[in-house]
Amino acid sequence: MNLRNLSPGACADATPKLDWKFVQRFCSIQRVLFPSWINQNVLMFGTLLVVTLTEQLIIYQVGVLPSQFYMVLADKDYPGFKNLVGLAMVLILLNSTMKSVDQYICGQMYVSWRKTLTESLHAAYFQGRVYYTLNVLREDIDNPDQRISQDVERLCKQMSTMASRLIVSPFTLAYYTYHCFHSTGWIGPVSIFCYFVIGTVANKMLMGPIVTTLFEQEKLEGDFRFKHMQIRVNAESAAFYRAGKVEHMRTDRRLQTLLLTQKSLINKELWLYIGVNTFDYVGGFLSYIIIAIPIFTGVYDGLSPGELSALISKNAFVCIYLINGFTQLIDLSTTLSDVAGYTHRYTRSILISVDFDIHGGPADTAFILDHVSYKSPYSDQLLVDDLSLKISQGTHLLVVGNTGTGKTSLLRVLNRLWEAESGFVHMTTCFGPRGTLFLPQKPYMTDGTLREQVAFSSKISFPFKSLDDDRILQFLELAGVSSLLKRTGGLDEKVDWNWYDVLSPGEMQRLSFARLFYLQPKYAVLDEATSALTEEAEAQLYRACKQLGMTLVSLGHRSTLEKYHDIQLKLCGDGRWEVTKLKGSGGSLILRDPAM
Ligand SMILES: Nc1ncnc2c1ncn2[C@@H]1O[C@H](COP(=O)(O)OP(=O)(O)OP(=O)(O)O)[C@@H](O)[C@H]1O
Repeated sequence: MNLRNLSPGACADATPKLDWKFVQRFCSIQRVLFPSWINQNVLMFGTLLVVTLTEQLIIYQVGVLPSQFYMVLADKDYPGFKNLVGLAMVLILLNSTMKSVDQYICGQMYVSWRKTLTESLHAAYFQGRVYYTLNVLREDIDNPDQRISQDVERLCKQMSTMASRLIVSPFTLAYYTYHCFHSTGWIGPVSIFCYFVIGTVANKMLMGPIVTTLFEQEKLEGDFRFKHMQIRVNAESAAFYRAGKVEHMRTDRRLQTLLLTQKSLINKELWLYIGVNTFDYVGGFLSYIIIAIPIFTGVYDGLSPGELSALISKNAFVCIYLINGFTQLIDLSTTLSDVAGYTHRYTRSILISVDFDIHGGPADTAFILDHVSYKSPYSDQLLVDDLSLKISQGTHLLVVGNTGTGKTSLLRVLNRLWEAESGFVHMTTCFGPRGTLFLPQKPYMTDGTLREQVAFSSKISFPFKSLDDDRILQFLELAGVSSLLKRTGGLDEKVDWNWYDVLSPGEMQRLSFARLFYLQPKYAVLDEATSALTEEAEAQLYRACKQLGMTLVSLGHRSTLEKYHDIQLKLCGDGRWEVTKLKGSGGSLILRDPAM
């Protein structure tokens, strides 16, 4: 797998700001949400636009009601008053219905956006081995799990709360600017607009530090949750070490760091809230100054007191609503700062990977290593230098060497989890049942039924119930774990336990062999796959593998493993290695061995 776009600078999350990068990332999110013109999300957005516009029309009618009440009350017009009360009731009912529909659509949009964004991230995360690279090799992208599960959720929530206010503001602003101009002349809209510009600049300044701190806080949230997850996953080992006290201290320390950042965020938000609230109240006050100008300059001198109060009430509504339109945009800045923080954590573009190809090669070969050198990440020391060999059918290979000499790393290089420093690694078979299968050092259990554990493969296949029952039962028996059937209550009984918690390491290794027998690959790569089992059990499992026609590549420390293999590759550390034939073997797989 070649990971493109994964250079450490690609993420550039160091200081997330409300800047051009934010705009670019925000736009890329919108492209995911609205990939075409005819799409469920576009449809919802369109419906929301219609609903909010209708809502605004009704709000306008409700807003001018007081001025009409002034008129009918000043004229003591009883029938007019009765009609007005009836109209008011209908408008209020319509208004509340529209508002509820608006909230309902926002809720639906939130779910739909979350689905789209999360699924798009999942598609990238599970492509090739990106999830491995991000979790194990990349240090600059913290807590990918939290970004996918929690940050996307919050981003969608905040965007959906912004949506209905933002979507309608161009229309309301244009409409009320026109009305304001009509009743106060140019002074009204211009002063309101200047006021908005000042407010925006002030808020932009106050929001800057918030985006950075929110990003930091989300990272620390992830670290804190990860610590708890670590304890949950390793509860038993921790209990054996009586690790409660130490872990308590460490977990509290993470909490403290998180809370300190949270406090600093709240402190910074205080200034933003002061700005936003001041803007709100001064805005309400400004409307009266604007209305006062035409009154004091004598524009409305010819009106009766009743007409004048009706006019003041209507003008006040128009001005206040226009100011309110701008104020809402400023208010959105608090939400926008959150959106910016979460947007910077949505970094799908860097999650692109390319799967590696299967190269053509001799039909009886699984891997060809051509002058391969490799080292571990973050280290300059080569683990293996200039290794050339071929892994062919029927020649069983044993890889030995001291702890940390790079045995498992060889498998990582073969599996293309790590790239070799130099040389070429050709995988000439496919991965899976008819090709090569890896049994990692730590057995891999998925969630699901016993059948799903045994029949697990990298391909998505749907339950092949009953068809395979006999084979599965036979291989569970052969691997020595048929007792699991009793515990689960059957092959297809749903279990609510975590397989890692309830199986012993030996049982997990046996179950992995049951899977191997079931899938029957041509080549089985076993990384200390029998380390938790007795030598008799090991012998039985190895014999079964050979009877099923598998060629074995084993890693291990036990000398008892030698008798099942033909060739031994010994890693000696500092890049050195040697290949020897094991007693009684007729295998040949060495292309070039400088040690011989
Ligand atoms: N994800 C990683 N990041 C950085 N270094 C790593 C990583 N995984 C392994 N290493 C380092 O690479 C070196 C080789 O590790 P490897 O797992 O191949 O050892 P090994 O020979 O299989 O050891 P053992 O016999 O204990 O299984 C070790 O020094 C290890 O610390």
